[in-house]
Amino acid sequence: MRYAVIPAAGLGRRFGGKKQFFEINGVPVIEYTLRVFEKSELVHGIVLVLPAKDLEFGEKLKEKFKKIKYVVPGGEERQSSVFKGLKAIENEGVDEVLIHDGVRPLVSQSLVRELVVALSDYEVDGVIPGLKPRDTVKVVGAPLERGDFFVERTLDRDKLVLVQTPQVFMYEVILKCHERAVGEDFWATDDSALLERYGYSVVTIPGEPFNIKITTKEDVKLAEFFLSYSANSL
Ligand SMILES: Nc1ccn([C@@H]2O[C@H](COP(=O)(O)OP(=O)(O)OP(=O)(O)O)[C@@H](O)[C@H]2O)c(=O)n1
Ligand SMILES: C[C@](O)(CO)[C@H](O)COP(=O)(O)O
Repeated sequence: MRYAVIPAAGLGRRFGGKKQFFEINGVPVIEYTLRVFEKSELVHGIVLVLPAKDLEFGEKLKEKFKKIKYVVPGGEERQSSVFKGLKAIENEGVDEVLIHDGVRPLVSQSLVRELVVALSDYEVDGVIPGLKPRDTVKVVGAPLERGDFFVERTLDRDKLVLVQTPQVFMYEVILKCHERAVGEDFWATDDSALLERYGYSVVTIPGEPFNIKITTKEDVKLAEFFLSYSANSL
């Protein structure tokens, strides 16, 4: 059995508000995201993680998205929200879990499928989507007064990947990694970093350029444009 855990409990500080509820063409961002997992025959249940104050909204979403089995309150950090989502399905007999940012509404059915297939083909513990950087990437030093930086060095971009979600994992492995990370007070910006830390295998496959994370207000314009060409807007 395969579940999707959708962390959507952030406060959207860089956006200026809870962007998961921001409406694009009259539909909240989180609904575009949920549509993809609701429609996917590869997903058997969904755990939606929301800010504690918005659980009622989550309960209403259950009427529209029948695969939502749990709506749980998030934590302070993305990582703690995901952990709470994972814990909610501890007794569901889940084998694999897709973890996907609620604010990436442009994820495609084909990416979900490719991740799931790769997890089984490679027989690894996790598979994540990533894009090769197209630009040159620099390491910078201390910030200057105006927010600019001195450049320190250039990275070998052939060894770099810009990582997206969904990330798919063997459920028992990712749950164990989250438990260990909490115990060690180790915090990461994505879930696969926990597998790397504890020596589990992770493979990256090509992500999708349109699969953007809505982080700031500028991203809404991009999302509007991409959604007008996407199956998610149907
Ligand atoms: N405590 C948190 C923080 C983030 N997220 C979720 O993780 C995803 C990616 O996080 P991000 O883009 O950083 O969202 P915010 O935390 O809301 O934004 P910011 O960092 O600007 O406050 C989002 O779907 C967000 O809702 C979460 O579930 N719980
Ligand atoms: C998980 C993630 O989307 C992968 O790129 C990203 O790390 C989330 O980062 P954020 O700082 O929570 O926006």
